[in-house]
Amino acid sequence: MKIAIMGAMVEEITPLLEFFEKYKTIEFAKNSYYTTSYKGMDLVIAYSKIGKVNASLTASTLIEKFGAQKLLFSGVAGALNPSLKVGDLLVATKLAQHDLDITAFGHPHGYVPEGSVYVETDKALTVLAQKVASAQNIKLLEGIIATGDQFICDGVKKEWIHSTFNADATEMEGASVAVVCDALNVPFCVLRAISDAADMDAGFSFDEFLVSSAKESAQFIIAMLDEL
Ligand SMILES: Nc1ncnc2c(CN3C[C@H](CSc4cnccn4)[C@@H](O)C3)c[nH]c12
Repeated sequence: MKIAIMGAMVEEITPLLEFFEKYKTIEFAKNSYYTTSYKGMDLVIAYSKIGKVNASLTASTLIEKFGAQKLLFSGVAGALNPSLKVGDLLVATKLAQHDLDITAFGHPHGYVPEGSVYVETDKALTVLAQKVASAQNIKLLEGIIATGDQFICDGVKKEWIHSTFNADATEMEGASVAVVCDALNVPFCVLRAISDAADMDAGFSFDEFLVSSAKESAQFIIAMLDEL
């Protein structure tokens, strides 16, 4: 079984590379892919760089070039749900693109013809994540993620995304990964640890908690590998 583990920023995969210690590096399409093995599984790890386009390229490459049969995304996110605090873990049940807008033609936000507003994640991986959370006595929220090519640091935008998509968190890559994995029939999950509240203080909070929250997410992903 070949498993891809993906992040967007180098800080989101550094805890993984440190854990696996030995890995090969393959350069492709202006990105680095790290291959290793773990408990009989082949792993390929990469960070896409920020944003939906970069995430789409990396997810596609992980599957089409490296043959990933499952894809686990690990990273951080901004909270939209007021019950989510810095360090809390969220596993996405479905994801939408909050900045996809052809409402001029009567379509809902996040929708384009022949598509859907939401892409659902793999239910078996969500169940597995909850099994790991229970075993480790970790609170893991299942929720909706809204993705867009914007760092959200404004209460008005935050509330619009929250209410329009009933989203619990926002980030800049997950829905792209969802579209790619769904189209290529690869089971995937998106796990995010909260780094900020997507409000006027988001930039400061993000800078303070990126590393610690990224580590929380990465450690949880490693625990999921033990159950795969
Ligand atoms: N409030 C928020 N809104 C949108 N996305 C997020 C995230 C998740 N990631 C972090 C990073 C922010 S941009 C970036 C650019 N330069 C340096 C660091 N981050 C981008 O990959 C999305 C955490 N909080 C978010």
